[in-house]
Amino acid sequence: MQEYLIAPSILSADFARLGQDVESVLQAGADVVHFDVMDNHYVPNLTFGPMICEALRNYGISAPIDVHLMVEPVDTLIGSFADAGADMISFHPEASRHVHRSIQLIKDKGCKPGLALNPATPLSVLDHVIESLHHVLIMTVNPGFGGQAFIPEMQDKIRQLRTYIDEKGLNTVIEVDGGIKADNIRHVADAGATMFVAGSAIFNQPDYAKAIHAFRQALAQ
Ligand SMILES: O=C(CO)[C@@H](O)[C@H](O)COP(=O)(O)O
Repeated sequence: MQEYLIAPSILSADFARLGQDVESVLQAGADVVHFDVMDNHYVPNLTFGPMICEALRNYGISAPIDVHLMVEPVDTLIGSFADAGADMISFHPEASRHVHRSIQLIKDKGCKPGLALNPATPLSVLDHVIESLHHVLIMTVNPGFGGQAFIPEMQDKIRQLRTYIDEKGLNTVIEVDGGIKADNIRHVADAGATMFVAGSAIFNQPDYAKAIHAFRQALAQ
């Protein structure tokens, strides 16, 4: 049976009580903590850095932490996030001068590398590097903010990526991020994604367990 991972984006969490909020969402059934790093340069918003990642680890969060770097440059932050407790690290190819080198840096630090593709970034950026990647993060909104609507054209992009990965005989994880809700997650899974980032659809709900259960129910159909 297909394993699906639910990764709440802490961009929509309560920053004033972040440790407790992350603990609650994991107790509610989430698999992975999605950690959105924004620098007000690569994207027009500013969030948090490796100190907050380390603070979550020190608080006792043991679930995998999936760091999504929306920063430029990339390489200077890879080591800090790996040391702070990241398990997965993705970055945008436009933000690295040497994509293969950045991937290698992530691997050298013992983390799982991913490339994050904006809606307008073609899948061809994966040529020559896909074999080195653990995951591809398909942005289904433009990066920078939570609470945006899923861009419908991304459905076909995910489908094309599934074909590309399968034809190469790889098991690269397809992660999707942006506008994921209980009423579209099944379609996105049908297109080929297996890891789902969701911020507002989980953290903006009064009952996290109910929100995650709705995702799992939709995925089980
Ligand atoms: O990386 C981003 C935005 O840049 C995402 O992780 C969003 O935070 C997802 O939020 P929702 O669309 O699920 O509210």
